[in-house]
Amino acid sequence: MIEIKNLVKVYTSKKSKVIGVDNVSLTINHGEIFGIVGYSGAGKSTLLRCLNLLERPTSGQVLINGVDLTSLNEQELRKARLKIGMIFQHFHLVSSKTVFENVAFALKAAKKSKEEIEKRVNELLDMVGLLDKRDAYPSQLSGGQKQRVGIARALANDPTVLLCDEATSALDPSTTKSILSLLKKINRELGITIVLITHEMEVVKDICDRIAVMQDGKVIELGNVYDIFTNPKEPLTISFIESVLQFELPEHLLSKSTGTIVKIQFKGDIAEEAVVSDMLQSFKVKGNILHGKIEYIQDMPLGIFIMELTGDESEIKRAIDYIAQRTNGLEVITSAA
Ligand SMILES: Nc1ncnc2c1ncn2[C@@H]1O[C@H](COP(=O)(O)OP(=O)(O)OP(=O)(O)O)[C@@H](O)[C@H]1O
Repeated sequence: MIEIKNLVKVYTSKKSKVIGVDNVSLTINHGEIFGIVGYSGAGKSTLLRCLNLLERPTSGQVLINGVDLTSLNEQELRKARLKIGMIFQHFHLVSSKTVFENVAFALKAAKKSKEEIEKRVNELLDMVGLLDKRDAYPSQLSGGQKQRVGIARALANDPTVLLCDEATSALDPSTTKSILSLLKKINRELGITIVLITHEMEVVKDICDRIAVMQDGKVIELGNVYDIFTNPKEPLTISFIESVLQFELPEHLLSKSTGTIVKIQFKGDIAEEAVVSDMLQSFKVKGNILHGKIEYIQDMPLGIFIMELTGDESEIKRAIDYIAQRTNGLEVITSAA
């Protein structure tokens, strides 16, 4: 478990004082995948780097499995850091060393024997699917392969926590997917707690259990990913969610419409019920689906549909009331009345 208590990080120079993290308290549970989201400058990197004291907090505490890192001396901290792996956006591999040597480096730091290193590096490269690239140099690898080496290196000393600093931001969408599924596998099979920072909601949607949204150094919203996606509260969170669940209707469709356009949200089991066809059978209205999709978040469905309803005004109103009662949200975008 990671406990962050009243964490503050202020960068002070002769001319200015910048608050990177502004009094953040969070608990990240053992074995979860926790995402920290926010725009550039929100304080995500600073907060992440405080978790292994790459940045020393100005005040506050970071406890990992009950041990307060801020109270450790240099030697104790070095030892504690071996149990906190980290991967980076730009991989940070040593270009003059082979894949094997890059991973072995982390084990040498932990003073492992040559035999142990040989065995462990092979195990790790097998796990990340790169045994055949053992003797290659970083320049001979794709971005995704480089990140796999980064992951193998981060896991070398059996960490309990893996910190991911925009780990997929430099990768294309399909490579991102494969790295995210590797991280998910590591989390599920090895029970490692993963903390990742990202500005991409797609990443969060795919693998996180819970997220914190940051703005101006503060956590402004915190919760389970499904709850945040289905019921975001803060304007910034709403705009992040919209970036994934985009439903911009072309202007000509809106201006041409003679009916009432509604946006309907279905959560959980309701997404699989025949609410719309029941409504069309029960009321004298016509329904024309203009847009719609069902996303799966944490394996639970979230459906969003935009429909145009035409017919008698009072029937439309009754149909809308009916849908509103049976679903999780209904918004009238334009009304014919
Ligand atoms: N070493 C530093 N010296 C001075 N100010 C810093 C330093 N590092 C970060 N900051 C400032 O702290 C604030 C938070 O920055 P941080 O890098 O943590 O944000 P972020 O959300 O990770 O953004 P990005 O994704 O762009 O890195 C910003 O105002 C930034 O300018």
